[in-house]
Amino acid sequence: MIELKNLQKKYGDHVVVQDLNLTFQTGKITALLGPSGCGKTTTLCMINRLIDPSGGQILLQGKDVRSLRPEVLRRSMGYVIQRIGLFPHLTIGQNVATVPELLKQDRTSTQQRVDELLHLVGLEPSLFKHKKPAELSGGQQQRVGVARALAADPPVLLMDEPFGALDPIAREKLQLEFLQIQKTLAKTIVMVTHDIAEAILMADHIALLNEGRLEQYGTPDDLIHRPASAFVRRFMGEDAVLTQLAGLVLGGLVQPGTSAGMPVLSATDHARTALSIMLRDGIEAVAVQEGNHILGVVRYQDLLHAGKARSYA
Ligand SMILES: Nc1ncnc2c1ncn2[C@@H]1O[C@H](COP(=O)(O)OP(=O)(O)OP(=O)(O)O)[C@@H](O)[C@H]1O
Repeated sequence: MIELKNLQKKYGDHVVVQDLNLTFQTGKITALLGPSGCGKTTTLCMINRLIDPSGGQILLQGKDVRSLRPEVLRRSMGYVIQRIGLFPHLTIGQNVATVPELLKQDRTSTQQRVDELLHLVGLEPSLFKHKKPAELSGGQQQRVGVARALAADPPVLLMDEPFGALDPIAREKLQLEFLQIQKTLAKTIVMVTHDIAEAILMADHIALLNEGRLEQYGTPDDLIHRPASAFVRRFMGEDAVLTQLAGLVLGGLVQPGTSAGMPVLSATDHARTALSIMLRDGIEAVAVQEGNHILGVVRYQDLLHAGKARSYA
């Protein structure tokens, strides 16, 4: 069990994590979810002491992580990051073996462990062990990253957007495979994601952060059906709207209006694309054109209504 107690991080006057109290349950997956810049990665990195907190405490099985020797802490916690961080000049086998060799296990048992781990993540050792990272696809490299994090058999895995660099199909495949692996390993997993669908699919519990504060901690079902605040309702709801907008194009939603200064999309572009741009850039509307002719605008509210109208149809 990992407990965060009144955890805080400041950079100068900028409080990026505020008085965070959270418990990550043993053997379960908890997703740290929230918009860009809300403090997810900072929180994760404070758990393994890559970042020092400005205040509060982190307890691992009741012990303050600051009292643990760095090598003990590292052995207890595997770490998987989006950009994988494989050593390019080492083979896949050597990459996975990095941790056991650091921990001075003997060569035969290290080799057995490497084969076991590559099997576990779906990479046939005889085919992959001697390759270099550059010879593997993004998804295969990500699997190696997971294998390496599991090498010392740590009870805890910290994962920062672990599937973020993959295309949607490869991502979903690896998410589902990872859930299968987790069924047998039952690690305590803390996973950073900004992808609501990923959090809903993978997490036993979600901690939704907003500007460094905890908005809600609960099961995915709690957050969707019993949102604790307007922010949670909106954040979780936007993805539902995205789902409901599937298949709609902007040409059918366009309204009259002035379009000066707005990003211009085509009448055949998807409504989901427009919503993603509005959410990403924090804007309320986009202009829609056909050929060289501006047809009008599509507003955020229009998209929400279109999504809702569809869900009730
Ligand atoms: N070393 C630093 N110095 C100053 N400010 C920082 C530093 N690292 C992070 N921040 C700020 O802290 C805030 C939280 O950053 P963090 O990386 O934890 O967010 P996040 O939720 O993981 O975002 P994203 O989903 O975009 O990765 C941001 O406003 C960021 O600009």
